[in-house]
Amino acid sequence: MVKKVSKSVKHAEKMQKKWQSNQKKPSKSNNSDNPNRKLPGMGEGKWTHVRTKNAIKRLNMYKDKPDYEAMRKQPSGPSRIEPDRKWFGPVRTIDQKSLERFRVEMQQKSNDPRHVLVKSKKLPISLLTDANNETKMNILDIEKYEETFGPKASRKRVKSTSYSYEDLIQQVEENDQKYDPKKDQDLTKHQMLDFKNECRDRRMEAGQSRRIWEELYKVLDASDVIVQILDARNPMGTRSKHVEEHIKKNCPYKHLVFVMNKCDLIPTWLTTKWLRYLNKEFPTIAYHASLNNPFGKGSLINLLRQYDNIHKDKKHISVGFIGYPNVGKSSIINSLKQKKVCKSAPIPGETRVWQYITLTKRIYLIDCPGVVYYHDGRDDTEVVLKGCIRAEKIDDPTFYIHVILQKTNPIHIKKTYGVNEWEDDQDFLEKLAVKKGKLKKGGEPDIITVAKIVIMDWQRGVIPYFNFPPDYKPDEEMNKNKIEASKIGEENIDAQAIEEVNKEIEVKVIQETNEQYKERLANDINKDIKEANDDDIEAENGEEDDDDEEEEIEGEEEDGDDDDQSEEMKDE
Ligand SMILES: Nc1nc2c(ncn2[C@@H]2O[C@H](COP(=O)(O)OP(=O)(O)OP(=O)(O)O)[C@@H](O)[C@H]2O)c(=O)[nH]1
Repeated sequence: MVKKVSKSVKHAEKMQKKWQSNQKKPSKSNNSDNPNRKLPGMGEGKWTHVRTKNAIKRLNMYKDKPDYEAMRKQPSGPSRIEPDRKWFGPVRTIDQKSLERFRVEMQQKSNDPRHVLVKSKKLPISLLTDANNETKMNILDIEKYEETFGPKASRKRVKSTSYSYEDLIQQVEENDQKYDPKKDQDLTKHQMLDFKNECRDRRMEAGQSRRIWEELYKVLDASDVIVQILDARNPMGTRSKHVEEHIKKNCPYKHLVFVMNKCDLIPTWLTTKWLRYLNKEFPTIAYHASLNNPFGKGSLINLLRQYDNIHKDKKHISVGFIGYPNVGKSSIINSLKQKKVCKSAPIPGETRVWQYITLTKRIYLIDCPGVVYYHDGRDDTEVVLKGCIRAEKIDDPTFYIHVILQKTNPIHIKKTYGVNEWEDDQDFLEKLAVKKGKLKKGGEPDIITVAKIVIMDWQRGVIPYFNFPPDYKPDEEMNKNKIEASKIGEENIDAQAIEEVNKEIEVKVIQETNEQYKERLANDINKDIKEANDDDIEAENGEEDDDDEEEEIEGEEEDGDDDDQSEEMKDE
């Protein structure tokens, strides 16, 4: 066998030599096995049927078949291949100190609504998130193994009064005889619920059907940027915490922006206050949707362009417009397009299904039907005042007049309707009906019709009304701004003042380059060293420590991998 093996090795060596000699000296023969042969007139179209150089090489290769038999008989000993990290792809390393620094920076940036982390998929996010914040239920931390699973386990056994099928049936029969429906609390609860459902005014549930919610989630899924439209008169009331939390939790890579529409209906000073307040949470832009004279359009388009810049890898970005019914989603899209592409009307629920509109080649807009969100349980008055339900559909419109009169400054009521004094809401409606000539047969004032008119005026902004930001103290500036508050309307928007605030909050994409990050990191480190040195000098025994630290930092500077990580973190 040893003989046979040596024979095959010799054969292999011989073949290799032959091949090498063939490689060195190109044969001059015109044999069809010679890939380098030159036939007269070759390359001039004469020799079209001859084998190509590659075909000859391939056929020659088949001739030199390996000696499988010999290979099979070769003794094979155990072999060990040294593992190499390169096998597992482009692995980067980062030392603990740099990772910690990076983690802190990441945390700060990602909490800021005006910073966007691009290419986050390239980062090992699980490494960067603080492990301490993730609570894991570990039963063995609470109970010892012996107490949980061992012989001393103190877990309670399930108590059962019947251990056989017959016993069980007997017990059920006994209980059935004892049952008294009058004492059944569950039954009375169910009956109450049924009664409540029967009493419910279905019309008050506009903008909440399953279909509308499905439309909303379709838009949320399809959008890269979500624009939540708020009514400037009541921004907090028309905000949806539910949607904001959903985006934060399930799709943090989507960008949420606020647009405060109808800012022509509130005074300018209040608009700037609201902008400053809302901007702490999300980028906010003040807007007035109008086809001929829009306001805030430039800032909004600018913002969308910046988000588009971040997503250069995508073919286009989709921008979903969501919000309460009647806040002006369709009107904003129309004003951006400068033509009527979406149906808009002074009645809620005009948009019924989502709709795609092309703003530019790279920016698509999606109009979504208005959705009503309940903040703290259902409140029909809020639904009516936020304009989510059409005034003509309200069964008892006089019920809501009391709240309207309470919330509005009497000066505005007098100015709008010419009714100077009233005792209560009933009296107000009667006086208004007489003034407007809305009388029934026999001269009785038609208060229902007049109440519907007042609600409609409230919803359309004819009656001036606004809310203050939660951090605003009315006493300070109320008096100063009282006169201004009475002048509300498109022509009274102080464009310059609002534009200045709008500009303040524009999202700017600042892409920190690798070099810049390196420089910043080096500066930080130098600062740290200096501080440490100063401390040591104070302590008068710090020379050794200094050396240690310097060594450590030198190592850090040599290691450029942490900088590779930083490449991915670009700030906006
Ligand atoms: N004063 C004022 N009215 C506005 C503004 N934007 C929209 N409106 C009015 O608000 C009403 C509702 O506008 P739409 O665009 O239909 O509102 P929507 O959010 O699409 O409503 P749905 O279709 O119910 O979802 C219309 O009468 C608009 O004229 C604004 O900036 N100022």
